[in-house]
Amino acid sequence: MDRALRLTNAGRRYGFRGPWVIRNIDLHVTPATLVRVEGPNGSGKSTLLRLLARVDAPTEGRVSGRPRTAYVPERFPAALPFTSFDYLTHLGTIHGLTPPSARRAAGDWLDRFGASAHARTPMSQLSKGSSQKVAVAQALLAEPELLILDEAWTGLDTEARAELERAVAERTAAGAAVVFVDHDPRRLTGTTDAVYTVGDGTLHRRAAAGEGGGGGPSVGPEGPHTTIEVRGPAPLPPEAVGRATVTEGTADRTHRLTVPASHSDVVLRALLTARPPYHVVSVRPSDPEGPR
Ligand SMILES: Nc1ncnc2c1ncn2[C@@H]1O[C@H](COP(=O)(O)OP(=O)(O)OP(=O)(O)O)[C@@H](O)[C@H]1O
Repeated sequence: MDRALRLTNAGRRYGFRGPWVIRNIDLHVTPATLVRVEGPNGSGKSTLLRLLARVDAPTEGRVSGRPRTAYVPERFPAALPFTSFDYLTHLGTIHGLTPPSARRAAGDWLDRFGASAHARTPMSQLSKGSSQKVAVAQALLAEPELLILDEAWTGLDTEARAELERAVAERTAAGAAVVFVDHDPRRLTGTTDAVYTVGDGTLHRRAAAGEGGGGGPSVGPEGPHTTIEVRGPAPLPPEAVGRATVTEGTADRTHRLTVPASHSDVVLRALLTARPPYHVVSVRPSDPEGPR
């Protein structure tokens, strides 16, 4: 069974003979890619994402492929009769986790997003920001093969926004596809593999900043970067090199990698779990004026 999702000549309109919102959409969402969808207000971005998440069906055309999918909708239904922890645990078991694994994943994700203090708070009493953390956690806890994020960063605090960027990098590193809409044009810039614009009812592909062919995740020069210096043998693990915008070998088996900040955790993990593991000499924000 093909696990990559594909839209073939898909179209959606609402109501009986309503105007077509999107039409003639052909899109193949391949594993291990990060895809941005952009377009003016009301152009049909959320409509497209709902088709990709399979929470809505096209009026014409086809959706094929059955990746394990998780979706953060633009508006999360927060007034659910659960506490945050019980809701996440419940969803974890629906996604196939055993009850102990679901409880562990629920606790871990609340912790990662700085929402542990609200674990026992009824969902209906959460602030908008905390409720958004639960919305994001519910999508991440089952390690989906396809993650659909509709303005998922909106309402999150600075730390949680950065954590979500890290979680996205982890998913693509693990081979998942991530499709996102975000009003901030700098979101995940430099690590996006493809950008599609919804306009005039259809989808146009434009070159992503990091696109250069060659397979694997592509990275570009924009956005905050981190410089990681490690000591160990050459060649460096492909997982680390593939995410770097610059790699330099220096004397004494020391290597310097410049990577998008949102990918630094993934690169560090690849280096630390290599056999033998690399010794990390330093990790610091890159000089924005320096070479990339
Ligand atoms: N369930 C629905 N029933 C009727 N019309 C809908 C429905 N959902 C969306 N629409 C209409 O479809 C069009 C596209 O809406 P959609 O939310 O997909 O656009 P969008 O690009 O995500 O917008 P925004 O940037 O404002 O979130 C709009 O005209 C909207 O009113």
